[in-house]
Amino acid sequence: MNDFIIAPSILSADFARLGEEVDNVLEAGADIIHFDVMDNHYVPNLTIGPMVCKALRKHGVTADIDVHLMVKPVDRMIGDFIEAGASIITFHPEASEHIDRSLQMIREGGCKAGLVFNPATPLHYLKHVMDKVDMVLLMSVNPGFGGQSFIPSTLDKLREARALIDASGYDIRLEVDGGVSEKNIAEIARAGADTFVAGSAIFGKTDYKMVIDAMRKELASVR
Ligand SMILES: O=C(CO)[C@@H](O)[C@H](O)COP(=O)(O)O
Repeated sequence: MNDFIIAPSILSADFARLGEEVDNVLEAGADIIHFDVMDNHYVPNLTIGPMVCKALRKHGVTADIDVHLMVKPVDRMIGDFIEAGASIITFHPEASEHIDRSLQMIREGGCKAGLVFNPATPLHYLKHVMDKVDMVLLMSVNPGFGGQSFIPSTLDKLREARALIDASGYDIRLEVDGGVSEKNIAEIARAGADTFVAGSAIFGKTDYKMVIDAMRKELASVR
């Protein structure tokens, strides 16, 4: 994997041509695919489930699929997504009754596990599970919809999360999601993120390669 990972969110893709959209964005230089699962209960929107993940694998997608569960409860969906071919599964701590158990279920299923923090959710949920987490995802918008503006206080939270991760000594990726574009990606990377979800900034343009190249150019100025 690259040091910096670009993860297009297919929430902003054309769902009528999803396989083709995923092929195109990977060909344009994306590293992994970000897959948003919303249940109209934990978040006010309804999207896609394990059948679509399975269909992407059947279509021939071999890149990592980074499944962000915005569902409550989470545990049943974990098994279904492991079976459907997910590579990484992240969930919101406040949506699980037993955070440690949910993380273990994900790893035991052969996937990487992560916790997701909404803008107002404190990072203290991490304290006792650092050894069971492969990814920390900070939402830089309130979850539910693409196309929202980046919440600036996320930069301080990223610095806080980066310090916790570095102090832990574990190999944990720090992902950010919401309002990320080629205009702010360098500043976000400087605050400590290494994995960048971008939906509308990529799928809202016709030339995906141009946007991803522009993001990489910005990131090259950081490290
Ligand atoms: O999970 C979510 C929103 O809940 C995100 O993954 C969005 O899909 C990001 O979209 P942009 O803000 O990049 O348009």
